[in-house]
Amino acid sequence: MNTLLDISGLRKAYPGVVANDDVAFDIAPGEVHALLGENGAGKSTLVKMIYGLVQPDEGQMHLHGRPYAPTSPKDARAAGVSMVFQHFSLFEALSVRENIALGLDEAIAPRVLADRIRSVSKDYGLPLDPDRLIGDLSVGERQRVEIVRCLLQDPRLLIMDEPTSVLTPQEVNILFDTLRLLSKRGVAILYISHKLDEIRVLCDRATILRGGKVVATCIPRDETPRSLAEMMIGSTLADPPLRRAVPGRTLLKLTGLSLPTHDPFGVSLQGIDLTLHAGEVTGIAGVAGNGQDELVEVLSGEQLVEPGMIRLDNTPVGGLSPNRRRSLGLLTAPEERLGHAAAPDMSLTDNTMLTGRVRQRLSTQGFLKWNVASNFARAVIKQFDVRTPGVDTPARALSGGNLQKFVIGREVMQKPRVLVVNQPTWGVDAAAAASIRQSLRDLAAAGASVLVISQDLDELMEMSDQFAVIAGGKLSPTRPAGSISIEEIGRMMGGGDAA
Ligand SMILES: Nc1ncnc2c1ncn2[C@@H]1O[C@H](COP(=O)(O)OP(=O)(O)OP(=O)(O)O)[C@@H](O)[C@H]1O
Repeated sequence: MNTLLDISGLRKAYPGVVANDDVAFDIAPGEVHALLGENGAGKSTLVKMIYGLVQPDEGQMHLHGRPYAPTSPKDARAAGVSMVFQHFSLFEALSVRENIALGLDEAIAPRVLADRIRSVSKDYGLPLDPDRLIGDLSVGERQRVEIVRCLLQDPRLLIMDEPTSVLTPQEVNILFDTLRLLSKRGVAILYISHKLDEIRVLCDRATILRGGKVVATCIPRDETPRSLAEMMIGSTLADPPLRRAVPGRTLLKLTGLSLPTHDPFGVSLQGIDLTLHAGEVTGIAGVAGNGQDELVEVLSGEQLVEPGMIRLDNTPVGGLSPNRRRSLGLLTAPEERLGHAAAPDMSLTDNTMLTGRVRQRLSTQGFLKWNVASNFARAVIKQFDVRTPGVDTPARALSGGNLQKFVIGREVMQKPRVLVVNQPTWGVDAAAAASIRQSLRDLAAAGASVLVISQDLDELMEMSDQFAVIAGGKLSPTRPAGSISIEEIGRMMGGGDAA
């Protein structure tokens, strides 16, 4: 077989963890190759070495048969390797063209660049206007900016890290068409995703990592999602039944909840009505950037509104601080794990102080009780199977999925009466995602009310008792689960019509 990239004996160790151990695999031109593995298996570390962000301790890479050892992403791009990250680094106040210009390694005259953007985006079926401001674009369109930026450099290998987690079902189809076209033209694609169904539809081969080692290579089309997941975890999967409870009394009520935004690219919340009951999971679907972050901020108390717009057990809480709300039992886990949900440079113990201080009694008379905090952190790690050397590890050293498990576990274990979670399983592997969903359902079954905001429609369909769609800062009326199809929700999300 004709080989584009060939890797052998690659090793990378961090303090206390061997992230990649004797990793070998290869990719052919035009091949769509999946990289699979549970959280912390070493996928990001491997692609970071291929993209020149991290240097291996041992091992070799060959590109087109020649030794390849990039010491920076610029090196990698010059050799024909590009990467689209999960989180985009775009400036909202600049245009598409200006953003792309900033990311290119060579200077191109503005008009020439605009023409090239138009022609690449037309050629690959990724509609994009070079003059529009990033702040006015949907998340799917922003991703196109990143992809077009890569394509302008004519890559031979395109690395994509969880590209579909921010897209509507319709946008996923557009992206897959583009990736298939690229593959037909000989561009190889290295594709990281936890969505096993998508991998079976899209990818020619898969390399599976476990504990930093390659444990299997397979043709995903010949496997089932379950057999793929079992290869990842190295044992058979049990099917925990999801417990459903009968909805109880009203715990949280939003009435005419409105908040004008002062951010030119923010979304104003407009007259949101919503009732959450004890024992119930409520799902909110929506394309990112339609008011989800604003809603979470208003519910957490980072943004205050008129007291009566939010009632917890009939007590007006719209004007209360985050800590007051926490003490009453209204807890939130925001989407952005590094920086918002967790402080990157602080240890896991320190991070329990961020949200657990009040309910876990981690301080008395102004003194912080570190031993209680580290016991709590240890309990979260154990119950939520967070893979980390220990409670003193800084949050930024955890793999994305493991930090997510920690952040959700930290809130669930505080026994909230109402828990609001934004994208609870983003970046979390299939087995861990199932256990996070189960823990949220268990919380509801024990009498709490859980509000799940997510772009993953399958997740919402699986978990929710009732759900609604947020679009343009307005929330649709809630509908019982089972009364609406995924296609219908997808259209409501994409069309901006939430009524
Ligand atoms: N900068 C770092 N410092 C210390 N440890 C790290 C660092 N980066 C990664 N690790 C550790 O290396 C291991 C592999 O992490 P990596 O991010 O490659 O996993 P992953 O498969 O991409 O996981 P996920 O699916 O959760 O993103 C993990 O145990 C992680 O904690």
